[in-house]
Amino acid sequence: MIEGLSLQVPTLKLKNGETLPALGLGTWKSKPKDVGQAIKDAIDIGYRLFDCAYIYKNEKEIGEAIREKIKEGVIQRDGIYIVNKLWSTYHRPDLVEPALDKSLANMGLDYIDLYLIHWPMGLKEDGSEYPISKDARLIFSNVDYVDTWKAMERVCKKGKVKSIGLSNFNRKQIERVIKYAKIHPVVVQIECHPYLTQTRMSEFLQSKGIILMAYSPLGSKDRPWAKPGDKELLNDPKMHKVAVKYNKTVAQILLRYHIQRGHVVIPKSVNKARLQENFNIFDFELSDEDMKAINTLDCNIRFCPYKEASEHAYYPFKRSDE
Ligand SMILES: NC(=O)C1=CN([C@@H]2O[C@H](COP(=O)(O)OP(=O)(O)OC[C@H]3O[C@@H](n4cnc5c(N)ncnc54)[C@H](OP(=O)(O)O)[C@@H]3O)[C@@H](O)[C@H]2O)C=CC1
Ligand SMILES: O=C1CO[C@H](CO)[C@@H](O)[C@@H]1O
Repeated sequence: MIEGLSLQVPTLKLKNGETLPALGLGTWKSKPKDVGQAIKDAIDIGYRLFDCAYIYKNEKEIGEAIREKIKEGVIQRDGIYIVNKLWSTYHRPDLVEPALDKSLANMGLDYIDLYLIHWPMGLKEDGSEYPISKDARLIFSNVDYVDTWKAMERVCKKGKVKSIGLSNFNRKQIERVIKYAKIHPVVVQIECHPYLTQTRMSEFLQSKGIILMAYSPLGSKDRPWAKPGDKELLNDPKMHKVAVKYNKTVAQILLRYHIQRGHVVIPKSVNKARLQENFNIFDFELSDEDMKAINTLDCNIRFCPYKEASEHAYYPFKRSDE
């Protein structure tokens, strides 16, 4: 999979010829007041891929920090890779381009490298981001994600995004998009870590020439719905044992695990020391035996199940569809 050791971030080639770094920075839950500094620190450390989304409500601050670093001459626009995601209230085909335009304006950019449909389920277009009924339920829309995909293809053809992909889609849904696609999805972003190894999905995506981008790789301990007593990847005793063996931290093992599986991995941090720690994963290699041992931790735990939308016809995580 990876040949030899290199202290550089490896790059992966997409089906459409574009390349992207195998390690990037997540930005969900990064507060607007913190995210600018985190982006600047990350760029100084060497991060070049940034995973963003309209719904994270911090696009403006991320864009400002990136433009500042471009102005300083530290990076150029074509030397960084920006991922962004279409939110569920903009699935109606006529809303896709305006939604993208809004993200571009928020970030102060004229193109996005990779634009993903954030979830397969649409939500009612009522001007809010989480439309809620009087009985406190999410209000769904029935827009077919294939129609949304066709609108994604149109913005790609216009050059406003270089590549398009999916997030949180299950295998059947991905196959259905591929069946109707004129522009093939090049990346699928899903939750993936040793408690949810996604072994079959990873193999399926590889067979289709699609890159798996792994989210919540450290167990997303700052997710708003975390409860005391929830299992914590970073405190897993077996992971701790592997970390001691390699003289690395558990976080570094959790990230290296994806590099060796040929995934892109996008840990989130707003702390400079942890940004640096998460970047220092290119000077060692996990043995096949340890990779296998890590895979035995698989227990189907999802840190981001989005259960509020589980009644939607396109909810992706019904056991029978995966
Ligand atoms: N497409 C989708 O639906 C989703 C996409 N994502 C994307 O994936 C990214 C990463 O996933 P996310 O859910 O944020 O969670 P992560 O698994 O990346 O974990 C983030 C948490 O780990 C902490 N952390 C970071 N580095 C270390 C370290 N070395 N040691 C100990 N703790 C550490 C962070 O704190 P601190 O910041 O203080 O360092 C934060 O609390 C998101 O930010 C987002 O960009 C995530 C969920 C859903
Ligand atoms: O990326 C994400 C982070 O959190 C959101 C919830 O507010 C999720 O919908 C989404 O998957």
